Amino acid sequence: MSVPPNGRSPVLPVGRAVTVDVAASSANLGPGFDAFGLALDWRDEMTLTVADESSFDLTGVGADTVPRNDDHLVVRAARTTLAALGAEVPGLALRAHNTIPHGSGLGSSAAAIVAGAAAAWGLARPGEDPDPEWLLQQTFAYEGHGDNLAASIRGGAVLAWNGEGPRSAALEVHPEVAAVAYTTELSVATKSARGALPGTVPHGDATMNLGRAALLVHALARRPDLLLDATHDVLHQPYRAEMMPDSWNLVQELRTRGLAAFISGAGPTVVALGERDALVDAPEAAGFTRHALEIAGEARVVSA
Ligand SMILES: Nc1ncnc2c1ncn2[C@@H]1O[C@H](COP(=O)(O)OP(=O)(O)O)[C@@H](O)[C@H]1O
Ligand SMILES: N[C@@H](CCOP(=O)(O)O)C(=O)O
Repeated sequence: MSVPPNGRSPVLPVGRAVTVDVAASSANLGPGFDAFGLALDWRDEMTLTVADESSFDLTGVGADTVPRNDDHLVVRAARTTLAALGAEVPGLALRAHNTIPHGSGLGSSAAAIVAGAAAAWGLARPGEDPDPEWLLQQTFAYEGHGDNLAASIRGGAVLAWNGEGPRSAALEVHPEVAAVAYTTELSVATKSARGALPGTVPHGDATMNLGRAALLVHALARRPDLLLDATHDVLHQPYRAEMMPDSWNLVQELRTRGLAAFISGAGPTVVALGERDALVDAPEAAGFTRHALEIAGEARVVSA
């Protein structure tokens, strides 16, 4: 994980600011548990300014619930990343407008962590493009979900894996592929959804998911018509179904109609992928709000 030093003074000037916007992400995409991630064009935007004292100006999702102190996820990630880059600040003023729902399976925590780390990079290395693999390694300590983190960092579709550390690679996505997300008021903490998973799985189930995950790489890039088969999963969604029965029923209903639907991340949002024209027929669902979404690009960092 080598990026520092850049030879400049470690103390950043008060008033230096960056604006970042970071996309939501859908992890797993059916069979690729903890491996596949897809950035969806639903963004949180924030400005981080070097200041004499810390302050918080928060609007949108979570404004009344997230901490307004150094425990705030964006600020924590920013501070750790600044330290890793050898930069020092007296305080940080955060202005954020959040739209990504929390605890919905759309990677809000990963987006917040990536936003903090990317903003820190922008403050410490103005004008330099962030190194995506360094950012992944830096943010992985906060949330061990490389699938969400890499998608928010790189944009598009990604594969994440662990070697000697967290790694990721960008995947090709067919230009006609888009998504529909069905959100619900229910909130499920990722930690509890992970607790619902068994310690071991049958060999046949593992074999099934392996084949479908491999097919998914091809279906995403070249054959969107194969996405329904390619998003079939038996390794995690059935075990989590009890925690989100309405979402699981919706997945079945959409799949019966031929739509490549799955639980997004740890749920309870449901996402269906497909060719843009085919998704126009994705039905409304009682108890859910339907959102047509494009695949998003990388985390953007702009000096303010
Ligand atoms: N923009 C944000 N700013 C501060 N904290 C955030 C932000 N987004 C998410 N979080 C924190 O992450 C939590 C949700 O994380 P998690 O349960 O992993 O669900 P998700 O699937 O949305 O990532 C929120 O309750 C909040 O504490
Ligand atoms: N692979 C993880 C992804 C969690 O995603 P989130 O958006 O629900 O935080 C899992 O399925 O647990």
